[in-house]
Amino acid sequence: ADPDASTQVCHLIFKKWEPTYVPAVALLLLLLPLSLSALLIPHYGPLLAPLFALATYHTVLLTSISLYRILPWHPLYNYPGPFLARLSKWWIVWKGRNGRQHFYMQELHNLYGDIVRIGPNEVSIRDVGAVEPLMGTQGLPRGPSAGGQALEPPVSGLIIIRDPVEHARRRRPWARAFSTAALKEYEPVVVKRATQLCEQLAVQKGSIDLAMWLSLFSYDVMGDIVFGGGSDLIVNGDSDGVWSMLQSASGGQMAYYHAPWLAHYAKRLPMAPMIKKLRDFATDRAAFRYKNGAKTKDLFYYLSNEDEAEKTSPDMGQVISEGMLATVAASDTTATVLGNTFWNILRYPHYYKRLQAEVDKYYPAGENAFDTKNHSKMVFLDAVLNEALRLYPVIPSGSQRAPIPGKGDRLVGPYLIPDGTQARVHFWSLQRDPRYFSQPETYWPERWLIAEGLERAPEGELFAHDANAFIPFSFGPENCVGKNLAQMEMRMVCCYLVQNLEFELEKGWDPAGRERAVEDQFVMRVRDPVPVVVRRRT
Ligand code: HEM
Repeated sequence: ADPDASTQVCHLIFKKWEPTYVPAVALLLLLLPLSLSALLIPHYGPLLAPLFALATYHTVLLTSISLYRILPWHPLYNYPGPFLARLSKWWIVWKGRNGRQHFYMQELHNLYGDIVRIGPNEVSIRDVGAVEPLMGTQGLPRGPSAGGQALEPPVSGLIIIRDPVEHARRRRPWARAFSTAALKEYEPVVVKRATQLCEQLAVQKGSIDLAMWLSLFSYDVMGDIVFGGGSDLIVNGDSDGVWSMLQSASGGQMAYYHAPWLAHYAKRLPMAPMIKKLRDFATDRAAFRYKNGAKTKDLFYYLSNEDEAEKTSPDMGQVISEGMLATVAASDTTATVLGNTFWNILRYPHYYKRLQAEVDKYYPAGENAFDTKNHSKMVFLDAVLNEALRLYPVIPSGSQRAPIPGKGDRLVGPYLIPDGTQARVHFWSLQRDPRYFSQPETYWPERWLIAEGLERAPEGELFAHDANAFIPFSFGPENCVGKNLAQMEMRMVCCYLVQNLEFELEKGWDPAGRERAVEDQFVMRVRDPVPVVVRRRT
């Protein structure tokens, strides 16, 4: 009954199994010390003994955990990083509050180098040589962080599945849904929504927030593609409140990524109502969709196995979870990239004019700007989008990977990632590293043309461009499954808007200030508007 021995046992149990089952945690953290207090009653009396036992037990436990984390026998001891990050994950949560994590991690890489210990058991990497070994087919599976989003752990969307075999199985219907043939089926959706958007923008008076309109657009597109309809934000506004709820609810999410175990206790924590509302919304849409059957081959058609490609169909809970994932993964991301692209080309109007000239070349007035046949030739269109994705990757801190628990340490390029620890490539820092991209902090679309040999680098410029360090959709078997859809949607809407409308930033608005509004909330959020004045092109 030595408190020292029992805290050691408790520490070992947490280290090995990370129990999340609430009764087991209560047993280890409350009942065990309270049972020890019986021994102390003769010394401190019945009131003080339990308090004393709890205080001693937790002090010894915390000291033991802290010592283990900072002393040389911790497997990540040799990796540099801030002292307090070695002690606790709450350090990075604190430094990243208000969406500042991307800036802090970049600072850490500048200070400590290509690999930094950002938590007791986690490292961040800024080295192009680690991309393939960490995330490629021979790399590591997903880490536990995304699990923080699942308040109901038994039913989880694709993005939180860690077992590579199960992940590959669950990804099959998604892959069918985004095959080249399936993408063709979604083109009419983009045509309909981009036309609506263009008509609405053309009749707005004075200055409007283009970022918001692009967000409504991508949300409507997503609704049509995932559930075959049901959202009409461009025309009717946010009547069910889901869009504004998604916009406002991102603060504080990072804590769940760094401490995914919180999800097991989070039913009453701030994010829970948002997730529940989103789940209710997805449940309603799914019920509607089940009832009405397939009118088009939407994502639901593949996810619920209406295409009968799999022997067994998933249950409704799983389809709803996937629908929720698609809702978030498809709308916020695409809208953010579109908003960031327009913000930057309008901020540097010669880029806007150049894009307009390219659009006019391939789609002069009267030509169908939705026809995707010219996309592969539109190098400047790709350049402005790629440059927005490079400077502002929508998952700035990257996606966590970890060795399969209990299967031993893994070597990632030159870095050893021990069993029980996690690693991520920090996209924001990698894509802004001067070794991989010249003038890395500048929005400079021409770099993509120079890299292709279509233009010459400026006189005296030692041009650096490493395409392997450009991974906004991530890399390997767990990368973004919606990449082709996102690219098709972004190219189509850009061509159509630029062909038909003339945009100008609101006079007097300082576009540089928007840099400070870029937040890393796992998915990037930019709270400032892009105020523009729009008119039809004559
Ligand atoms: C410009 C837009 C987008 C960007 C930059 C983007 C980026 C990403 C990134 C970085 C990941 C993490 C991958 C990893 O863990 O390695 C991801 C995952 C995912 N994205 Fe996207 N995404 C975009 C649009 C979309 C769209 C339109 C969809 C359609 C539904 C989508 C669906 C998904 C799904 C389902 C996953 C999980 C993939 C898996 O676990 O296998 N994304 N995305």
